[in-house]
Amino acid sequence: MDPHEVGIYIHRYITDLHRAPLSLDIVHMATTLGFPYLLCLLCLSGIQSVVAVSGLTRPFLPVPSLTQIRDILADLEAPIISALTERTNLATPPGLYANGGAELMSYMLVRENAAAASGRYDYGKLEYPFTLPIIPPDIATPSNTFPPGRFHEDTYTGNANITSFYINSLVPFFNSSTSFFYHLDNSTYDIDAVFNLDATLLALLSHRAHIGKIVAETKYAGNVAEITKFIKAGDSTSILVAITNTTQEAAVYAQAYKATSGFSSGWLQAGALVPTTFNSTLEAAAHTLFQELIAITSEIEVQYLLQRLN
Ligand SMILES: O=C(O)C(=O)C[C@]1(C(=O)O)C=C[C@@H](O)C=C1
Repeated sequence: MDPHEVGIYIHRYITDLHRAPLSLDIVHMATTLGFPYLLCLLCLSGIQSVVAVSGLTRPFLPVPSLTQIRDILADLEAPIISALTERTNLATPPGLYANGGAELMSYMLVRENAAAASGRYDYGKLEYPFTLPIIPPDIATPSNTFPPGRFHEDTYTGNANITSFYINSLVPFFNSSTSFFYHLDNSTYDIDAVFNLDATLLALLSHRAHIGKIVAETKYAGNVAEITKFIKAGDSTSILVAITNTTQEAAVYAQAYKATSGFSSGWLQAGALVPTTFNSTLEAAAHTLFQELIAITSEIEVQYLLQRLN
């Protein structure tokens, strides 16, 4: 066991209060970790109660049914398209996303530090920061084997893929020369407004994509034998095939299209001075976005399952 795994094990040990007989775990840890580490763990157990009151415990989180999760995903489409519509309406200063979006990431770091302090990225929230480390994963122990249907935290986040997709594929759609934040001084750019919407959109995309973890858990619970075989073989291609549902993907595109035309016709019917290409730009951006979002969600599902039996 490498030091990282030991760290994870220690964290798991002191934060999991839903435990079966302690003696069982002690025997297991002694054989797995060796006696020096065991001694260390026993010392740490003294602060278990402190951890408990500080809210670091990891509850048993059963996942909802696939139908319920898909409804949740569907309900997240309108907020995503709404933020996308607002962002498309803001002019982008040239070079704003240079160096892989370094300036945007600095902006987000400040927000994410505040968000982390308020517990936004805690266990089971399905919110993962772009600029901070994520919470340690779960590791099954003899007293908690994580039965199918119970959420299992893994180490994967799709946020690097989301950032890269956002900057390279989505930002080019944000080519409006005028801004819908009206400025009396005739200025065009409002960097804080732009980054604020970027951060909102990125967080929404990330949350939606990481719900893939519970989609994966539900699918695992519904097909334990086959998926376990693929996990044990490390066969990511077969896992991807097992979790893919093209009929559902078509439904997602249709819903996204409906939301997009609703938002764009709202702007047009209101007589807003949108550029003539506004409608088609928004539709193209939404299509690209959902295509990539499904791919990133699927990858999160695959990575989650690959670690499911850890
Ligand atoms: O609904 C599912 O079954 C999912 O896995 C989610 C999702 C999506 O991102 O919307 C991803 C992959 C599937 O091919 C279909 C849809």
